[in-house]
Amino acid sequence: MPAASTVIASPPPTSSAPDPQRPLIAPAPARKRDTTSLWRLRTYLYPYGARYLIMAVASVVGIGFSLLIPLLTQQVIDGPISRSDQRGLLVLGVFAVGVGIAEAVVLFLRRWIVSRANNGSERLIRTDLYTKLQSLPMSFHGRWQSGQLLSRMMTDLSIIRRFLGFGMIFLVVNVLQITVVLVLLLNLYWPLGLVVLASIVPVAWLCLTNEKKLTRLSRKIQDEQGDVASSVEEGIHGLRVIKSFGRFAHLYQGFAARTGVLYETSMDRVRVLSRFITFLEVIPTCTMILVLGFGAMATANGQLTLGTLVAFIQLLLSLIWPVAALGFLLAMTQEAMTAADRIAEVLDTENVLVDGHGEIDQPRGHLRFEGVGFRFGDADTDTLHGIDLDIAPGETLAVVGGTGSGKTTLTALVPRLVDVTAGRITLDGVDIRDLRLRHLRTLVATAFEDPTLFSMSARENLTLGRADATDAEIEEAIEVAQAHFVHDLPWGLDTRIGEQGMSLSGGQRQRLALARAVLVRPRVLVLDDTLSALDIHTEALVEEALKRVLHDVTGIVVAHRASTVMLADRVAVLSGGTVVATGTHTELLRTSREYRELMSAEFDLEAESDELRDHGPGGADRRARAEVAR
Ligand SMILES: Nc1ncnc2c1ncn2[C@@H]1O[C@H](COP(=O)(O)OP(=O)(O)OP(=O)(O)O)[C@@H](O)[C@H]1O
Repeated sequence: MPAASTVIASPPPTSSAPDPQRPLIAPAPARKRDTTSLWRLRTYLYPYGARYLIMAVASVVGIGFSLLIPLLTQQVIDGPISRSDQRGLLVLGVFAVGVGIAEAVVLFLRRWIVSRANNGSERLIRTDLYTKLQSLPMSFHGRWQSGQLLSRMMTDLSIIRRFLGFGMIFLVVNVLQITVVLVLLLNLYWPLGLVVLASIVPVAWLCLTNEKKLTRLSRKIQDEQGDVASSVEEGIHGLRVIKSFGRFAHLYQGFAARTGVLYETSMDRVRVLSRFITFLEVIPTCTMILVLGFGAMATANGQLTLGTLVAFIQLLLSLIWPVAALGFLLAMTQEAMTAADRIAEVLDTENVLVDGHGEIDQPRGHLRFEGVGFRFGDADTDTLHGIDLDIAPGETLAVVGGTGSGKTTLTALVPRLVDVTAGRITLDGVDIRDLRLRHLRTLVATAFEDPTLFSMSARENLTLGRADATDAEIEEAIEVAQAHFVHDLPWGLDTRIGEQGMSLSGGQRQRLALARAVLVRPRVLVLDDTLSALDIHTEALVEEALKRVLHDVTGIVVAHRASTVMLADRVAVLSGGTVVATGTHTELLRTSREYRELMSAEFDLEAESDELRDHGPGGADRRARAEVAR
C-alpha cells in the first residue's frame, strides 16, 4: 500500500540540532491525487441526504431571488418611473421588498439546515477513522507519527467539514450564478453579454494554472502541520525527560524550525492565492468599465433602454463576488481534496491483522509455539526465529533473556498485537489466527512493563477488559496486585486518574495494570516484566498472591529477577531471537551457561546487599540480634 510508505518515521536526527527541512514523514508522491478520495466521502452525506437536498434547492431559489431584484429594477425604471405611475411604483416596490425578505428567509434556512448536516457528516467520518486506527496493528502505529494521525483526525476533518458546509455549496452556487447571469446578460443585450462572456476566458485560465500550485502547497502545508503536531505531542509527553536533561532550548529549536518551515510554505500559498484572487477581482472591474462605456454609447444611440442598462450593470455587479470568490473556493476545494487523500491513506491501509471466525467452547489454555518466527516489516533480519514451546494448561513459563533478545516481541504474539511471520501459535490446538480477535483477547490478558492508564476513573481503568466485573472481583484483583492504594485516593475507585495515569507512581501504575489483567480472568496471563517498578517488599507480596492466580491459568512471565522466575514452573532462555534452553530454574543453573550468566548478575546484587547488611553500618548489631534469634 503506497500510502503507508509515505509516513514511515525518519531515522532520529544525528546532528545536535534537528533539521527542520527534514520532514517527519517522507513526501507523498506515491498516491495519485485526484477527486476520487473526496468523491468517496459522499457516502457520509447520505444519512443527511434530505438536508443536503433542501440546501441545494434553497441555494437555487436564493439565486433566483437575488437575480429578480435587477430585473425588477429594469421594470421599475422602464415602467412606472418613465410613465410617472405612482401606483405601479408602489406595487413593484412592495414586490421587491417581498423578494428581499424571501431571499433572507431562504438564506437563513440554508445555513441552519447545512450546519447540522455537515457537522453530522464530520462526526461519521471521524468515528470511522477512529475505529480504523484502533483496528490497525501495532506495526502500523510503529511506523506512523501520532501527530500525523492526530492532524488527520482533527485538522483534515475540519477542512472537509468547512468544504462541505461552505466551499462545496458556494462552488456550485457561484458557478450556477455565473452561468445564469451570463445567460440573462446575453438575453438582455447580447453585444455587451459577449464582452462579459469573453472576460470569463482569463478567469478560467487563471483557475486552471493556479490549481496545480495550490494543490502542491496544500499537501505540503497539511503534512507540515502533522509534523508540528508530532513535535508538540512529543514535547508534551516527553516533558519530564526534557526538563530533567535541561534540553528545552534544543527541542524548542527543532520545534521553532518546523513551525518556521510551515510558516514559509503557508506564506508561499498566501502569495499564490493573493495574486490569483487579485486578478479575479480586477477582471470583473475591467469588464465593468468596458460595459459602462459601451452601454452608455448604446443607450445614447437608443439601442438600449436606461432600465436595461441599469439592470445589466446590477447583474454584472452581482457577478463580482462569485467570480472573486472562485479563487479561495478553488483553494478550499484543493485543501479538501488533499485532506480527503490524507484520510483515505489511513482508511485504505490494509489491515494485515485479519480477524478469524473461530471460538473455543471450553478453553483450557494449552499454548504451543510451533516454529514461530517474527520479522518487523522494515527489518532485514528476523527478531524471532525457530521458536518451539509447549506450555501446558495451568503451567507458568518464565521467559528470560538479555536486553533486546525478543522477550516483549514474543509476548506480543500471543494476544496478536503482531502476527507471527513464520510458524504458528495454537491455543488448545487452534491456530490463534483462526480465532475471533475479540474472543482471543478475552482468553489472553496482558500486563505490560510500561502500563498505560487512561484518563478515566480507577474503576474504569481496572474494568477495561471486563466491564461486568463485580465489586468482589475487583477487590480480589486489587488484593492480588497489592493495589490497595486506590482506596486511599480522594474518591477511592471513582477517582479520575490523570492522562496516562501521570498522577500515580510507576509502581502504582504497574499494580493497577496488573489488577486489570488479572480481573479479566483469562486462560492465558502474559506478564511482561510487570513487577519491575515495585519495591522488594511489595514485589514479594504481589508474587505471593500471583502464585495463586497463576495456579489456575497458563502464564508467560517475562522475568529479569530470580524472584520472578520462581513464580514459574519452567524457564525458557531467549538469546539471539530464539529459545536456547528450557528447564526448571535448578536444571538451567546446572546446564545453561547463558542462564547462569543472566542470573549471576542478580545473585551478585543479592550478595552485595547481604554484604552491606552484615558488614555495613549497624551490621554488628544485626548479626548479634540474628544470633540471639537463632
Ligand atoms: N518496531 C520495531 N521495528 C524494528 N525492530 C524492532 C521494533 N521493536 C523492537 N525491535 C527490535 O526487536 C528486538 C527485540 O526487542 P524486544 O523489545 O522484544 O526485546 P526485549 O527482549 O523485550 O528487550 P528488553 O529486555 O530490553 O525489554 C530488538 O533488537 C529491538 O530493537
